[in-house]
Amino acid sequence: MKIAQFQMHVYEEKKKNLRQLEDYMKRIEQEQVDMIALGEMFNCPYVTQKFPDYAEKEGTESWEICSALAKQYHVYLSAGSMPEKDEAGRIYNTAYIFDRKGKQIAKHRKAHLFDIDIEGGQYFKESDTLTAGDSCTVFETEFGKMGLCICYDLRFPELSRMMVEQGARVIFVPAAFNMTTGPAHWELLFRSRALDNQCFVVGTSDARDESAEYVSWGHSLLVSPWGNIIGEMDEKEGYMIHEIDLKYADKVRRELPLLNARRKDIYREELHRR
Ligand SMILES: NC(=O)CC(=O)C(=O)O
Repeated sequence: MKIAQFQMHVYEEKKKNLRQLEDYMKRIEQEQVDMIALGEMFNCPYVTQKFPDYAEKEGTESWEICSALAKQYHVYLSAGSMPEKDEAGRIYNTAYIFDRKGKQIAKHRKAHLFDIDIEGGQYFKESDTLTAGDSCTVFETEFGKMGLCICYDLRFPELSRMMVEQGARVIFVPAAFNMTTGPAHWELLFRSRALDNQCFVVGTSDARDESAEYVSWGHSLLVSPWGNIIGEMDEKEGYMIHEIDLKYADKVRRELPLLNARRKDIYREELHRR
């Protein structure tokens, strides 16, 4: 399975972001990739107060363009995330997956909202404008089952573990760490989730823009079930392409059978309460 990760610049103008996606897809057409992954909020600046203005209902402009591009280029598209508005006017940070025919086969609303306040570092409060989703998302492809979550969700190991329990051997993570948490945790976190779940983890960021209100760390990466970094970008815009074999996850799980060796019988809080 050949995966392309697009680490794109995020422009103020939504249509420019969508045109950029089309340009990138055109640029790699000859590579015949199977799946393309985008970063968190790829069509909208990562600024809490802007999410309501950019939010769209499922099935409208950004969604339609992503679906049409997936169909036109005959690829699976992990359409990053984008602000989504529901019927009641609530806004979510939502990731969609489209198949080669442009059909939506998965949807994940960020379940853990990114509310942090680090002294001398990054402040962010998604809950000012966003509502949290409440699902664990896996989807079926011709290559096998995969999971999907968004950025901060990956910090909560229970969610990835549930995807893996449901059969995922790859987890897609549209993300946008920042200049405080990026250098401290980005690689460590992606490698940890890959290692403890013995699966591929595909982390795709937006490119760094020093003039933006929220400065993304960049460094899109792809980690193997052994915990190795197969590929990692720097902070600049561009793309990378890698080929993975999902059977490698089975091999690692067979040789180092962590998932089978778990002691679920003792991981029960009530047994250890004093
Ligand atoms: N952007 C996020 O949701 C998360 C993040 O930047 C971090 O966990 O650090």
